[in-house]
Amino acid sequence: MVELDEAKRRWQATMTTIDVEQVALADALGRVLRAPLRSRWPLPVHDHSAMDGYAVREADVRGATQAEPISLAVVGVAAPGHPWTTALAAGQAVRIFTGAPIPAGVDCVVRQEEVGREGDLVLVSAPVERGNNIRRRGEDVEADALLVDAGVVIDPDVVMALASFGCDPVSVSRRPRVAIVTCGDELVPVVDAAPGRVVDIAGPTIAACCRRFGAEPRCFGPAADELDALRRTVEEARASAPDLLITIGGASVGDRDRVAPVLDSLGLRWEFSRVRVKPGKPTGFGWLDALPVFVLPGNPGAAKVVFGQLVGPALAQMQGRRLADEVRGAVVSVPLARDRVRATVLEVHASEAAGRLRVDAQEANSSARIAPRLRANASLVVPAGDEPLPAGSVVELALRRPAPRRAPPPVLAFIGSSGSGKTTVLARLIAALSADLKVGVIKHGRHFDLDKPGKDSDRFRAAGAAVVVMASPDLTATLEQPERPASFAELLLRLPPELDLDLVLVEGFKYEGLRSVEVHREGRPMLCRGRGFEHVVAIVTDSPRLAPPGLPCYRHDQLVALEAMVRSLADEFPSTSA
Ligand SMILES: Nc1nc2c(c(=O)[nH]1)N[C@H]1C(S)=C(S)[C@@H](COP(=O)(O)OP(=O)(O)OC[C@H]3O[C@@H](n4cnc5c(N)ncnc54)[C@H](O)[C@@H]3O)O[C@H]1N2
Ligand code: MOO
Repeated sequence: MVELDEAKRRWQATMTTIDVEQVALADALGRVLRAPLRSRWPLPVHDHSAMDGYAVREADVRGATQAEPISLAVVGVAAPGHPWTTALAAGQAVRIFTGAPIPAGVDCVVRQEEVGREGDLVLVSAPVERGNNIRRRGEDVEADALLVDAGVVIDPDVVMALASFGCDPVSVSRRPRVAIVTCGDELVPVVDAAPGRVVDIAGPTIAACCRRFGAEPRCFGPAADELDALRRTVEEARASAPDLLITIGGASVGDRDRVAPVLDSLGLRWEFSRVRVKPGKPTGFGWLDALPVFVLPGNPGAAKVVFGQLVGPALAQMQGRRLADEVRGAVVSVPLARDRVRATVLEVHASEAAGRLRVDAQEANSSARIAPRLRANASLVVPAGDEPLPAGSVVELALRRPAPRRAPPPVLAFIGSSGSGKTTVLARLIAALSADLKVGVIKHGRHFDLDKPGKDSDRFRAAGAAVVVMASPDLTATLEQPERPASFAELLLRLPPELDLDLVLVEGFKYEGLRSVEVHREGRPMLCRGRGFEHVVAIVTDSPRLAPPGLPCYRHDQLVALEAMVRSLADEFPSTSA
């Protein structure tokens, strides 16, 4: 039995690259490019105009003004494919269209909207910068530059580059032919599906996986669990001249699991015959002469997992294809059950907030079931371990379907001049709300000290660290020295989305236009009476008679009413006003 990584290394070391074929550019989408694309000439190949207008000489129009426009004689027309070949003399202009080569003597183009035209004269009423609206030779692509590497899967952008340099036909990897042999006399084809029948699910599933990796699958079987019959099916599959043979089922230890004996009798040289992974233990790989063979378990979920971990990457390597890095980092928010001895491929639910992925829940890890795989949107490999993978772990996630977005928490600011009682009101509110809500706070300050001078973290910060993260068992803090003051929107992103806050309360930031409660005390200015404070939705004051009519009004000690108001605002306004 080998570890998953070792299994990968074994086929990687021996798998060869398939031959190259030529396909029409029109059919090249999705194929693997085999020759790197180098530019055969610069792009643009000559200086050309970026606009419809007039090609002029900067020196001629330097003194132009609205009051005294300069008139130039229009001596010709330059269009794409139809250049104007006479050099421009002083006092002349050429009518020019987007994409036309720049005539000799011209050093700028002025857009037609910016000039007047009177017969054969063009009137320029402002100076034009040299180089204006001219695309320079080679500014897009230099000559003989490497544009696309071999091994890239051709997408529409690559088609655009191939077309630019006349690459048709294109050198691509031949599609690997894959022969798939399903085993088990209980299996019926999909068309004969009925309750109680065991349908060949894994065959079509693995065929679909092969297609996704650019291969051409062909299914053989189902073969009976009997040595001679199975050998005949394997030989029939082999006779179809595949580049890869896959068997599904009959790979375990049961009396009817006949794949290994049949492959042995045909002379298979095994690289491995068991992998320490869950699901997928009865997985093997070897060679029948020059034909690589993967032996997959019969449970469809297990076969699919093994395909994702081993067979798909092998098909990619066979085609010389660079596998794009499709895994993404994510934080685990619940402990994930795993196997004690085998690395486990888990099916999970991931969600996204503020661009960060979180694993929220785990599906059953049963290789014989299909529903968990439909419900999950991502999978990940966890190493074997005695304990569940703890919450807070960072993992690499392979996302199969889009992760749903979690809504950002509602934001409510408390504004007011100093001495208004703002901090006291907020602290009392937080205490009341935190009984059942997760409250985050963002506080504005002109200057503040979190760390005592001379303490370790202060010394690291003073030494120039861009950020210092401090952690003790009951408190973590991030001290950042931003290159520019962080915007309020950036500060919101500092609140870890994993916390799933119910509400964000803000002290200050009165000019951000946030939904705000003003806290006011007699004798100080009342902000909400002035202009630019229309976002104030309630006021806490000891002089209600001063408050604008209609604005909900509370006294500093009316905490219960205030709390109810904040809760209703939180429900009413699901996000920031930004
Ligand atoms: N005593 C032990 N039993 C089993 C072991 C073990 O180590 N000791 N391993 C288990 C594991 S893990 C797996 S996975 C399965 C795989 O076994 P096989 O590869 O031999 O698969 P089969 O026995 O042929 O079939 C298993 C199961 O899957 C159904 N099946 C088979 N082919 C298909 C198909 N093409 N489409 C849909 N379903 C298919 C088959 O009817 C069985 O129900 O073995 C465990 N047992
Ligand atoms: O390894 Mo099996 O594939 O868990 O069911």
